[in-house]
Amino acid sequence: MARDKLDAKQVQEALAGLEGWRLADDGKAIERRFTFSGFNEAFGFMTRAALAAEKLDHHPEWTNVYRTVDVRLTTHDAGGLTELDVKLAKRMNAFAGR
Ligand SMILES: C[C@H](O)[C@H](O)[C@H]1CNC2=NC(N)=NC(=O)C2=N1
Repeated sequence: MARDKLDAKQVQEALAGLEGWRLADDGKAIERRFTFSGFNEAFGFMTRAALAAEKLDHHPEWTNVYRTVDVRLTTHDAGGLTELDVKLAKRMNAFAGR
């Protein structure tokens, strides 16, 4: 099930396919900083990611300062990482073009 918590091995395997993301909070979350050419590009990324999050019913914890967006993903209901975090991270990488 999408909201089943991933075990350590599954997390390592998922991270291998997630360029730029790193483990955080003792493996309970993944994080990445995205840097864009300007604020409009950063906000455009956030807009697309927000629509994807709504579609997945799975939402990021993120901060935006001018052209950077810092993202933290975890599944609150599971108290750790699930397939949904991996899926959203992959979509974010695609929106950012990397
Ligand atoms: C009821 C619950 O809030 C919803 O199922 C969704 C909303 N978005 C969510 N986002 C994240 N990151 N974790 C959740 O557990 C989660 N739950």
